[in-house]
Amino acid sequence: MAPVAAMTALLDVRNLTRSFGGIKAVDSVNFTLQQGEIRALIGPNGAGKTTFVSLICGRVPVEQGTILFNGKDITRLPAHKRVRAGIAYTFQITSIFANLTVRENVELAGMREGHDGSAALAVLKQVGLDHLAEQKAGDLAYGHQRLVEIAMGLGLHPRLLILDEPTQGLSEEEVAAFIALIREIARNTTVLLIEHNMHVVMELAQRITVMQQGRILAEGTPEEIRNDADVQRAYLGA
Ligand SMILES: Nc1ncnc2c1ncn2[C@@H]1O[C@H](COP(=O)(O)OP(=O)(O)OP(=O)(O)O)[C@@H](O)[C@H]1O
Repeated sequence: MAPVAAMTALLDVRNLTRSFGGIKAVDSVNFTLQQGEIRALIGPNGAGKTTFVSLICGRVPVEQGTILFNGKDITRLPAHKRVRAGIAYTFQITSIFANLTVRENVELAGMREGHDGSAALAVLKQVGLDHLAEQKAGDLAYGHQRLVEIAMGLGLHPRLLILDEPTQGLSEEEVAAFIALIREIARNTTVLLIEHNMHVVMELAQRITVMQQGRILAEGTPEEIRNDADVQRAYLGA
């Protein structure tokens, strides 16, 4: 039988470490994402999830370890160059300009990275906000503002979209729409999702990575993670 060609991982993180004072927020983490995956990153508060994705997108400098994106070493690359390489990150805390329109926010996010902004409307259509394009972003309901953030990330046409607690504060209906949206996005984009809502995690993720105290406690399919005794102790039972 012919050997199957080894797939180059989209993201390959080796031995990644970052401390704050005496605390190892991320401690010797190895992590691989394949192209086209939807991966959920879960774990208790303070586990290191936000620090981990901040290292990947360049908001926090790496102390030790390497990050390969699409086979290229990006460990020391500044954040804006990582965006250009195809990594988009939407923040936990709302990052939109309240006085600009929805369309202007998406255009601005794209322009900062050298896009012309012409795709803004298409992206807004994808997230279901095209009818609100000319509204002031600050006047939108909270759930819609979260969608604007996702549109701002998508406007960068990333290969990897990182979402940090995107469903926080959304209504049940909005969460259902979000799940459908991510499935749609994942047809062309790899998605890494920090998420506390276990329903969303189990619905969306092909694989789940569980962090605890800066380390990876477990990794597997939703079923494997659901049945993992360590995970139940550390997280699900809590
Ligand atoms: N800028 C910082 N300065 C000092 N300590 C920090 C900083 N950022 C994170 N930490 C610490 O690193 C650890 C990991 O925090 P992090 O925010 O990455 O966890 P998390 O898993 O994202 O938590 P949550 O689910 O609450 O967002 C915590 O102990 C936190 O207090």
